[in-house]
This record gives sequence, C-alpha cells and structure tokens, in this order.
Amino acid sequence: MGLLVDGVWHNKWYDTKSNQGKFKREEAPLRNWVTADGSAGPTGKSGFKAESNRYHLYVSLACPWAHRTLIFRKLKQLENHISISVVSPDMLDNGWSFDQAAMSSGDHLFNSEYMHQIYTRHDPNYTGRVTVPVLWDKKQQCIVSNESSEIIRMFNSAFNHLTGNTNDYYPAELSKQINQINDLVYHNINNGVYKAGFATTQVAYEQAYNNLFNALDEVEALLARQAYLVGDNLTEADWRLFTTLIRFDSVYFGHFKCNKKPLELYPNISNYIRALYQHPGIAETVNFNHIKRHYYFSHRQINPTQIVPAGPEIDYTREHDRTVVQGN
Ligand SMILES: N[C@@H](CCC(=O)N[C@@H](CS)C(=O)NCC(=O)O)C(=O)O
Repeated sequence: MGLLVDGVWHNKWYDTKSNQGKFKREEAPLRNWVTADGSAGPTGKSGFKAESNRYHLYVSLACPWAHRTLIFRKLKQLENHISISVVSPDMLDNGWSFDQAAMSSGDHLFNSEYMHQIYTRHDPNYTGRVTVPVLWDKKQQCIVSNESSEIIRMFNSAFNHLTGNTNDYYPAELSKQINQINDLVYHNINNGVYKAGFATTQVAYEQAYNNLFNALDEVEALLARQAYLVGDNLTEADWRLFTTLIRFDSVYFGHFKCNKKPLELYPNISNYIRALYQHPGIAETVNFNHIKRHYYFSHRQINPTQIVPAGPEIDYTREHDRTVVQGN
C-alpha cells in the first residue's frame, strides 16, 4: 500500500495521526466523463465519446467501489463494449498488482506488473494514491476517471445507443431522493466501515461504529416499508449499498470490528441483500475469495498473521421476500 509522488512509488500507509486517529478518504482526482457524443460531462474535459471497445476498466473484485462499476457493466450489457483487467486481491508494498500467480487476470492492455504503472502511463509525474476502479481510454491513452460513483453514471446512460439497453438506475424524477439516500449510505455505511476499521483511536472507532449502526437501523426501518431504498424500483442507490452489505458479514464484521450485529440478523436488510444478489447477472460479480483474501491478507497492521478466516457460511441463494422488479 502506498502512493505516487512525482511519478515515483512510495510505500506508505494512511496517515491518521494528523486527524485524531480518523481515516479520511481522499477525493478521486481524475474526473472526466464519457458521454454519448463526446461533449464534456459535469466535470473535466470533452473528447471521451462512448464507442465500442474504446474503454478499458481496471478493477479489483475485492473492492466495493470497483464492484459498483462491474455491476453496472453487467446490468447495462456493456461486457462486449468495455473490456476489463482484474488486479490481484493482495495489495502489499507495491500496491495493486497484476500478479497472475495471485489471482490477477494480468494487465490485458500493457502487461504491466503494478497498477501504479497505469497511473504513470497516464501522467509520468503523477502524484496521489493509486486506486481502483480506473476507466482507461485506449484511443487517447489516458485515464478518463478514477471515481466509481461517476463511472456508474456514465455506464447508466452514455452507451445506450450502442447497447439498446435503456434501463435507468438514476431517473431524473428520482435523482433528489437517490442523492439523499446516497449521502446517508456513503458517509455512514460505504465509507463508515472503513472509518471504523482504519481508526487508530478508540474514540474515532466508536464514533464510526455508532454512526454505522444508526444508519443501518434507518435502512432496516426503510426496508420494512418498501422493497428497495427508493420505493419499488431498483436504483443506483441500491447497487451502491449492496457492494458494502455483501462484504459485511464476511469481512467488516470481524476485520473492521463492525460487530454489533451481523446483517443476517436484520430481517429486512438480509432479505434485501439476497434479492440483489439473486438479480440476474449479479452473483457472478461477487467473488468471496478475492474479497476475504484482500482485506485479511493485505491489511497487515490490522491482521499481522494474515490468516484468512474460513467462514462464515452464508447462503445468499436462499429465498427472499422482496418483490421481483420487471424491466430493470
Ligand atoms: N473514490 C474512489 C475510491 C476508490 C478506492 O479507494 N479504492 C480502494 C480499493 S477498495 C483503493 O484502491 N485503495 C488504494 C489506496 O487507497 O491506496 C471511488 O469510489 O472510485
């Protein structure tokens, strides 16, 4: 784990000392948008037109942020249009790697050894963390974006003319409600588990833990009244929450000490997780080998023995009580 400074890799863990033991996630810096006609998106430059086989997605199957983009690639039938490479779950002194002996697919574009080489290919003097997911433009040989919440919005709509898939997970009339729930989920749950797990003071940990379980209680109450986060249709908000929930009992409960209750004990949340898991195409985007191996093996300051737990055994294919959504 580390970062690039002027294009040179430095092995360094997150700095929590300067922030009262709290983990603070940095903003992703590369924020261009692929659009249907190549015009500029809400941020960044123009020139990234949606074209078949022009873009490549670098992901980790362990990472909840990258998982969102894989889900949208699947839901929006983009698999024949956007190629992918999968990094190894082991994120050690050189950061994400393409070690095929350690479960990586290899880098299909450049045969690189490490993910940081993709960032320096984009900018030889790059400074910053080397995160996944990354959306790469094969035409201009540069990174389009390294922000998952924006990559899924591009996938949601920019390629519709190529795929004919017009399912909309961020419909204009629901955008306000979706943004609102995303806000609660992002700060307290998606990032909340990391704030608990990476905290280096008791106070910072307990604060994150309390915020996390309060937010889960809110979600549990909401899911008692309706099938999904924003009514009866699946939206982006559900997929953003799902990638954290599916990792919860296997990783965050133990490794990140988010152990008030496993999600299996929340009647509505557990049914909801199964409904999303069983949605066509989704189960094949979930890989518990990568997920467990990444966290338990890579975070040596949290788990110095690097032993990967054998359990838990949870059957996500069991029946659920959510209504099946047609169309989306
Ligand atoms: N804001 C980014 C966050 C991505 C992110 O933090 N990914 C993690 C993996 S789960 C990563 O690559 N971390 C490496 C690091 O922080 O050095 C997004 O949502 O795309």
